[in-house]
Amino acid sequence: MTQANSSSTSSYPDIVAILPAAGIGSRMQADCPKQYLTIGQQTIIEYAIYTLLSHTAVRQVIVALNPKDNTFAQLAVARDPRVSVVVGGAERSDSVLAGLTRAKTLQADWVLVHDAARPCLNYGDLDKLIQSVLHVKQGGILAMPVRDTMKRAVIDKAAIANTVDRNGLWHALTPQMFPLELLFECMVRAQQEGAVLTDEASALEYCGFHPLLVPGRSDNIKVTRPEDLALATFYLTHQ
Ligand SMILES: Nc1ccn([C@@H]2O[C@H](COP(=O)(O)OP(=O)(O)OP(=O)(O)O)[C@@H](O)[C@H]2O)c(=O)n1
Ligand SMILES: C[C@](O)(CO)[C@H](O)COP(=O)(O)O
Repeated sequence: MTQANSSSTSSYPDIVAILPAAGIGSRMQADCPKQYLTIGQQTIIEYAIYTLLSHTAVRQVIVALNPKDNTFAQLAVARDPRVSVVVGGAERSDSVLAGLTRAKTLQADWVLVHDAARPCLNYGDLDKLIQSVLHVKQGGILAMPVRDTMKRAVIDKAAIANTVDRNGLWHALTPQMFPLELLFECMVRAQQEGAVLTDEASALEYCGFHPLLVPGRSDNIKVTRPEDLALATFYLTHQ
């Protein structure tokens, strides 16, 4: 397993961002994939991309699209020379792996994965993640400590089985940032061995690493259900 070399000759890391955007947004129940819903003058995906590109350490954004996507190419952001596209896969992890395969050809040191469905990413949080993780070989993620009492349900019933101790429980957010080669190797091994990967840190954990938890803002929501659009709109118009 490649031990990442987090040292970088430049003062800033050389980062390529991967934006998994090949989902169909079924839970959103919208008439288009949720990443193309508009808030003000931009689509959700454009907010995510422009925030990533606003950081000088992010060299390029690789967008993993659904094979049937004919919307992205119509957006102005698609013509930005720092943006390229790959074909995503059946699962989010397949889409991320497609992006990683492209990123390897760019020979970047670091890769940062951010959901296209998270338009409210704050620049300060992005910079905090980059600055924090730059010195941690096993990478790290933006995350938020759990605030509510957590319950585990009785299997297949809307009834409480037990209360889960919330101490030490965090919501995983994105971006998630790792040494490129390390993330690629961990994701390939985890997938080959049948691990379920709902985020990139899961692959590192599967391979025995302990990525850093970087406290992030609670307004970095993933637009998932219909009611999330109004909340994202509020956050984006009140930043
Ligand atoms: N095969 C997939 C599935 C999801 N994603 C992306 O991963 C991010 C987070 O996934 P999620 O919120 O689950 O999006 P969807 O899969 O589109 O939503 P749903 O599960 O409601 O269909 C989104 O930006 C989505 O486009 C992806 O690139 N490839
Ligand atoms: C990556 C993620 O946003 C971290 O919380 C989450 O795992 C994505 O899950 P989804 O089911 O693909 O939305």
